[in-house]
Amino acid sequence: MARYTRLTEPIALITLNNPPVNALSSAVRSGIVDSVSQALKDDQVKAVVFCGENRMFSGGADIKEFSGSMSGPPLVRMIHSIEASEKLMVAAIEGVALGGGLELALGCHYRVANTKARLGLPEVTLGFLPGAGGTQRLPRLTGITAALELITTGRQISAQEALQLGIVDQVTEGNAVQAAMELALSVIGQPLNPRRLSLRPPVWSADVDSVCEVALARVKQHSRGAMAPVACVQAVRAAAMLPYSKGMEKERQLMDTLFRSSQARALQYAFFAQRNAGKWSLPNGARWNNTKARDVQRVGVIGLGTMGRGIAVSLVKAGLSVVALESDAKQLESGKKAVTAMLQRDAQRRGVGSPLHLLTFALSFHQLKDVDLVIEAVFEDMNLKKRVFSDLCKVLRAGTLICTNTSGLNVDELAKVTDRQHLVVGMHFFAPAHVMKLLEVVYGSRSSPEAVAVAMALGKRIQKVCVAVGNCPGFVGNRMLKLYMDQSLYLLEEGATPEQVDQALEEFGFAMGIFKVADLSGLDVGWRVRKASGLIGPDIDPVNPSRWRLGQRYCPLPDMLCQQGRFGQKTGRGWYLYNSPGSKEAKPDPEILNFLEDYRLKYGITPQRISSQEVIERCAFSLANEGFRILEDGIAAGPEDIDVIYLFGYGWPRHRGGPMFYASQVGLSVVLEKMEHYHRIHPDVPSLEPSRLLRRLVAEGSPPIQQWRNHIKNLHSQL
Ligand SMILES: CC/C=C\C=C\CC(=O)SCCNC(=O)CCNC(=O)[C@H](O)C(C)(C)COP(=O)(O)OP(=O)(O)OC[C@H]1O[C@@H](n2cnc3c(N)ncnc32)[C@H](O)[C@@H]1OP(=O)(O)O
Repeated sequence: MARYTRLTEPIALITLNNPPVNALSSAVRSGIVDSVSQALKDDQVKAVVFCGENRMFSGGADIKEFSGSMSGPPLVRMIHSIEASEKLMVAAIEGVALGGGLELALGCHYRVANTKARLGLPEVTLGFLPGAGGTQRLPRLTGITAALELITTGRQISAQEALQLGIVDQVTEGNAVQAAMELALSVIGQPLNPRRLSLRPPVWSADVDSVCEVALARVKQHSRGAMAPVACVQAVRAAAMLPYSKGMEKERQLMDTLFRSSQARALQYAFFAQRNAGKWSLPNGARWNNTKARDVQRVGVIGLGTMGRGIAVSLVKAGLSVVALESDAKQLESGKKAVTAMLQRDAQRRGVGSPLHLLTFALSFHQLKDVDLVIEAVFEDMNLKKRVFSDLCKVLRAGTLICTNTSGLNVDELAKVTDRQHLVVGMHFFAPAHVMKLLEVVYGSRSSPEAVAVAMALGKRIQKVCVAVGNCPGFVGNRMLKLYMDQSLYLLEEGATPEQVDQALEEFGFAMGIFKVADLSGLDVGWRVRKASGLIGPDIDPVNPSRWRLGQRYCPLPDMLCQQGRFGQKTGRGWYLYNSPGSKEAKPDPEILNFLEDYRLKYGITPQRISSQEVIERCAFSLANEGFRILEDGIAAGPEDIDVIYLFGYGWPRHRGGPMFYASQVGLSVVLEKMEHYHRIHPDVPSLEPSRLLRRLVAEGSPPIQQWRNHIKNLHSQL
């Protein structure tokens, strides 16, 4: 786990060996302690160089160990004894030095990095702080301002930036171990005390308080209730005010609180859930590791509206050739302008050459004849998409995949009009598609495992977080969103205001409340979908619209807003008021309050006082309840996939793990009891009825979320 090699020079090499990222597991730490003591005992050894196997220094502490009882040599003590050692210690950083990996390097007396290495203290993203001296040593190297920024954001930096900040002493284009050995040979014998960061005084300066105040205000605004960034500021402040030993005491106290917090558990769960999502599996047994994805080089994108533009940009940025198709010259020209500008801006920002040579704009389907895969991104209309699909089959090669960017239409129905149902999958991008990380890859009943593998691999290549999901209206994300939206609307009918609901959701941690999001997306989008689905039709009285449709409670409020031309930000009025059409600052609108009062009067609804707790329970538990139904139906493979979808596509606060994780934290029996309670009060809302799987899990003793997959398997095997 740590290999000790005695080199011919007076140098010993300690190689961390725990693939794939050389995490500092208990065994690795034991190996390091043993190796260091071996080096200290050997009189011939004057210096020790630390490196990682496979040119990867270390991804930090082993996160898997955090959920168990920690054993082995503590990281803090180990790093302290490395720093205190009378022999020279040098870190040779290649690949990454993250978290405890960088803290280990900071305990060394010198640091050398390869130009391609990346360094950072990402602990804040896992719900705690760099608790192995990172909050005290880093500021002593970089000063308070840079340390605050790095530690509170967890941002990874390049070796070059690390050199500028003084974090590394040397950057090399060549082998970092070789460079570290040469550096060691050149400084052996020089005094080590000036190199021991813990011996440096606090990094106090007259503006420390104001710098920390500014940092605190920034993290409070961005963190939306996350505790770790706030604690990071407090710990770094201690490095400015206190001697090292007292600063370490503060670091330890803060770490103790964070380490045990439910937020840390949620963030660590999210870390692994994100990585597990790539390990997809289909109900027929096909999996990521038994299905080969063939290579894709040329992709056709059909439709250059908002979605098509973002998709084309993502593909080109990843180095794929793209043929972008529109139906008429005017739309093609406007799409071309937009895509070109987006790509040029991005290239400029990143200081790289423009990739425009990868793009071809086309008006004829024939220009798609050589592509490996097509992503159709035309308007969300089944008949239009069907026409496009059958036209495509006339020109595409036999093996070309056809993917549809749809937010919820039936992938099987679309596949049926093609000559290749096995090569049809859904690729549900989220707007703006070049920014949003989530991609739902939707397999239909006939989609082949290879087609799913290709779509998942392509998504990964364009840096999306991909989740494979089954085919049902709305797939996973939008199927759940509908119930969340329904509950928010019912809360308005029952007495809440849009601001009240949004405030409760934002206090919970959402970046934006649901009504602000609706205004941003445009209320007309859902209106069109409801018209197409038959929920709104000529038989509905526009003045006194029915609150009962297709056999259940229906809230006509959004339709009534649309009838007034209130489409949200784009018209300057929606659930909120905006200074002008297109402006972003949402202000409460007294007209809406009057409108809601009139509405309640008209329908004889006595307004109730709605608490924030009720808002969260009805919204979040409804999401989770539908998530359980999705698991029952086999539409998602596990609760982690659902949570990843909500974290990356719907702004669910990461420190709350996702709706399924949240339900597991609150306690499944509490969720069940609340759903039963709300269903009793609102029997006209069938979705409030607790799902079968929720009941079953509670009956089986509320197992931890990691075990739900087994219970779901049992459920399916008995169907
Ligand atoms: C008192 C002091 C107590 C605690 C101190 C803690 C300090 C810390 O060090 S906390 C950990 C800080 N480190 C991180 O947050 C880094 C997390 N990892 C990453 O950012 C990335 O994995 C990466 C290292 C940049 C590599 O990225 P990539 O090449 O894209 O591979 P991945 O798919 O992300 O990871 C591959 C594989 O490794 C597992 N893994 C990664 N890091 C860790 C880790 N630190 N501990 C345990 N496991 C790790 C990851 O889950 C993947 O596993 P698979 O099984 O292959 O999915």
